[in-house]
Amino acid sequence: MTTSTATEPAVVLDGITRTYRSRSGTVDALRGVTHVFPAGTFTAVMGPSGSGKSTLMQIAAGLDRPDGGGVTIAGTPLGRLDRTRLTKLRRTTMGFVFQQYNLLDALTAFDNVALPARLAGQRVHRAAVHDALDRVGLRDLARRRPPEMSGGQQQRVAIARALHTRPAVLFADEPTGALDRSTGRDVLALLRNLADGGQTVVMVTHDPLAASYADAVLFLADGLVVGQMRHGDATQIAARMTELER
Ligand SMILES: Nc1ncnc2c1ncn2[C@@H]1O[C@H](COP(=O)(O)OP(=O)(O)OP(=O)(O)O)[C@@H](O)[C@H]1O
Repeated sequence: MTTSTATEPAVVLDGITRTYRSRSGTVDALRGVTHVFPAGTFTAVMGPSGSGKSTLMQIAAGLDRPDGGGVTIAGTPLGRLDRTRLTKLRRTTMGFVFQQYNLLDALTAFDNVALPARLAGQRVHRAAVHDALDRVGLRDLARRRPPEMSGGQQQRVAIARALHTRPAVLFADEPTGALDRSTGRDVLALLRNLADGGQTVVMVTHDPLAASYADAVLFLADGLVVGQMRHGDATQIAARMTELER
């Protein structure tokens, strides 16, 4: 069991800096980001295009290394891990959900959920797969293949796949970006529900309505945290975004 305890933050970002260097020059994508994501909370990360959201997500998830500062996930500092141990930690403590569901059409929902664990050489417990499908409300669709499902159902399978290993934190990058509004709302309600049940969710989004499902919104601009809003509604969040985009 890798779920963090109630007292231990799920993710700690401590003074994160990241500079991209290329032939065309350098970009300071993150210029000193410090933030604690408490366990069992749902946080939306917002900010204008180029503000550093994707970079933050990649670094928080150990997919990229910061130039300065450190990331701690469920009590483990990532900076001290070599690549193999980092990959292992990522598989066991983090789940990922993207805009495109990245499911395999030839496999049933059950096998899509089980696949990452199988690829990692782990023993797959049927009950755990069914439990993950149950948590996203797809208990009865375990034998369906993605082409026989709606976009919202496919995204639920992707969320079940991310939850299967009972990760300490679920990272979601525009999870409703490819869904219509009403289906998107179902997926957001599901993420809300998971957080209410103790799962930590970190979601990057451009959509103020999506962000309004979170407990808190973290606003980035120009590589820095420029504010937070707790329990904001979509109108308040949109107004803050308009200010930042000016
Ligand atoms: N691989 C890279 N090489 C060089 N610069 C990069 C690279 N990736 C991102 N950047 C730059 O770093 C800054 C932050 O980018 P990032 O993708 O994190 O922003 P974002 O807030 O996710 O943007 P968007 O909302 O448009 O997806 C931008 O100025 C971007 O151009």
